[in-house]
Amino acid sequence: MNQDQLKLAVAQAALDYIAPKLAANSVLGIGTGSTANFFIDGLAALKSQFKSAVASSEASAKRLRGHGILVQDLNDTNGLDLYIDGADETNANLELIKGGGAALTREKIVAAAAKEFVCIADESKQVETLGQFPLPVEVIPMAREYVARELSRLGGTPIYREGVITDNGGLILDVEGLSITAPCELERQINQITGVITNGLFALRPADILLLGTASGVKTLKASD
Ligand SMILES: O=C[C@H](O)[C@H](O)[C@H](O)COP(=O)(O)O
Repeated sequence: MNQDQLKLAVAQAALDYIAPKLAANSVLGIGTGSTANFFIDGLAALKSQFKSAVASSEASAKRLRGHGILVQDLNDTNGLDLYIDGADETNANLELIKGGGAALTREKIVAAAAKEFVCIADESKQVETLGQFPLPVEVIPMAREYVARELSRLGGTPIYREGVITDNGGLILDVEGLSITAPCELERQINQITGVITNGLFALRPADILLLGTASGVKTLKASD
C-alpha cells in the first residue's frame, strides 16, 4: 500500500469508529491536511447522522461545505463531541507534532474543546522521540525575529516558512534539530515566549486514540499501548 492508500484506510477506520457515537445533536471537530481530507470526503455519507462540524481551517471548512455539511463557529457551540485529525508525528504516548499545514493554532483550540480526540495517521508518522519533523511555531509577525532568537536559545534552528500566512494572520517558524524528550515541558516553555501564538506540540492535550495505518492493517492505539 502506498501512503495515500494508508491515509484512506485510516480515514475509513475513523468513520467506522465514530459512526456508532453519532447523534442528531453531535458537533464534530474536523482537522486539516491530506489525511483529514480523506476523512471529510467519507464523512459526507454520514451527514444526516450528526448536526454540524467545526473546522480547524478555512480550507477544511470549504471542503465540508462542499459536501453539504453544516459548518459552525466554535463560539456557537457548547463544545465538541469528537475531534478527528491527522498529525505530522506521534510517539507512544500519543503526544503529537502538528502544523505541517500551518493550522496548528485552530487545531489546538478545537482539540481543547473536544471530549475525545481521534488521531488518524499512517505509520510513517510514528517515532520514538518527537522532533524529527521540524516543530512549527506560529508567531505574531512583528515578533518573528525575536521569537526565532529565543527558540535558538532552546537548542533548535528556526526556519521562517516564507510566503505562508496562517488563517489567524500569523507566521510560521519551523524549528529543526530538536530532540523532544520532555514534550509537555517544551510545549509550555515555547508558549511562554512573548509573541508566540502557539506551538505544534500536542502533549498537554494529546490524542485519546490513534488509528494508525500500517501495511498489515489499521491498528487502534491508546497512550503507552
Ligand atoms: O497543520 C496541519 C495539520 O497539523 C495536519 O494535521 C498535519 O500536518 C498532517 O497532515 P497530513 O495528513 O497531510 O500529513
